[in-house]
Amino acid sequence: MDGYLGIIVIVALVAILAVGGLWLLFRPKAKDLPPAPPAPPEPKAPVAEEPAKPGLGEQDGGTTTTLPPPAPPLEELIKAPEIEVPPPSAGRMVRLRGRLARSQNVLGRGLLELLSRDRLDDEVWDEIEETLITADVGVAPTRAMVEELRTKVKVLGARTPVEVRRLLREELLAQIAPDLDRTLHTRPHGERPAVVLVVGVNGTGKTTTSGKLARVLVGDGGKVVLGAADTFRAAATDQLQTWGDRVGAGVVRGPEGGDPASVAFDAVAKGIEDKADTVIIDTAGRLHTKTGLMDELGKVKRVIEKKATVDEVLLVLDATTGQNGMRQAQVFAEVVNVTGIALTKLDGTAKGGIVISVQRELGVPVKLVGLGEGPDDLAPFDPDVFVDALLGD
Ligand SMILES: Nc1nc2c(ncn2[C@@H]2O[C@H](COP(=O)(O)OP(=O)(O)OP(=O)(O)O)[C@@H](O)[C@H]2O)c(=O)[nH]1
Repeated sequence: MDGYLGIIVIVALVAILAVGGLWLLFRPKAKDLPPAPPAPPEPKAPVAEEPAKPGLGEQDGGTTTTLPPPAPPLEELIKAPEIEVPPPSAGRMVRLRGRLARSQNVLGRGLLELLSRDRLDDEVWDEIEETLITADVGVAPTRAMVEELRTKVKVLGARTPVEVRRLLREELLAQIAPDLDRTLHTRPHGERPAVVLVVGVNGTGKTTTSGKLARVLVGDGGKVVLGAADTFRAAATDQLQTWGDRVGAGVVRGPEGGDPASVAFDAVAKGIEDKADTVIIDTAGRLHTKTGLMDELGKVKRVIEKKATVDEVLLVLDATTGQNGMRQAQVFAEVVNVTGIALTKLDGTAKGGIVISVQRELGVPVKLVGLGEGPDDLAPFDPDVFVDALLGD
């Protein structure tokens, strides 16, 4: 019985080994397995937080993707505009004297030539008068000048070229009134900035002068805020923004067609907040009706005066427009209390005599002169340099 049991156990063992060996031989291979379900995609990190590196590929489901070149850093894209440091204004008119000498030859040199003639008869005096009138000196100042010159020439008798030059220089200077106070009031009052209101007819160079003046003041070490209260013309606002950006002056602007007084108010508020020295306000000053102009500028002024004082009302006048420009200037002078004149485009006209007539007719000094289109071509007016430029060295 025991013998049978041993045989059964051995047979069972052989059978188990045989089945195991067969299984090893015929077991299913890996390639026959069904594919594994795809893994859920990894959530992608936001680009800004994990910028891709140049040239790096990405393994994704067994395929290689080449990434586009990375965007440059944001700071490089939004480059801060370079702030310019304009030159100081002192001696600027001397440097720009050449511009006057070129355009004012007829007036200065013409008068010198006439006065140097041996015989000064009525015909020559008529020519002298005509030269002065043509140069926009104005009728009344011309008469006064001719009268004075006639008397002095009589007293002098024979004239050397040096004497003629001295005589004419004295007379022109007297007409320009060198003793007038031409100080531009741009210094702050304690916590409050000075306010300069720039008025004038469109196209005279008002916006350009506001921008150039900002450069003058920044060049002289001041801090400036510009108010684009010429809301009538969108381009004027953009123009002013560019001027401000170039020298790092803040620009306050309003919506196109918005209320100029509200822009002026905000500009003064910003000037106070930023501790600026000067706030320059470029106004629209449309001359459709005198009452309209009076209302607009009057409101701008009243609103500014809620926060500060208007220290300077600068009337911009285009020197090339002659008597027509003078008439428009008079309307402005009747509407606001003009405290100074900025005479632009003096480089492009032979009519420098307008300096004399405008001061006389408006009773206000020329404080600034525009002598070109360049950003630093606005100079504090210096009567001596002006007359010397007219007469040549
Ligand atoms: N040659 C010369 N050109 C000047 C001078 N001042 C201004 N201009 C030019 O005159 C043109 C008119 O100037 P703007 O400043 O746009 O005139 P605006 O009075 O502000 O005109 P609106 O913005 O319409 O009110 C521009 O081309 C200026 O470059 C100057 O002194 N000399």
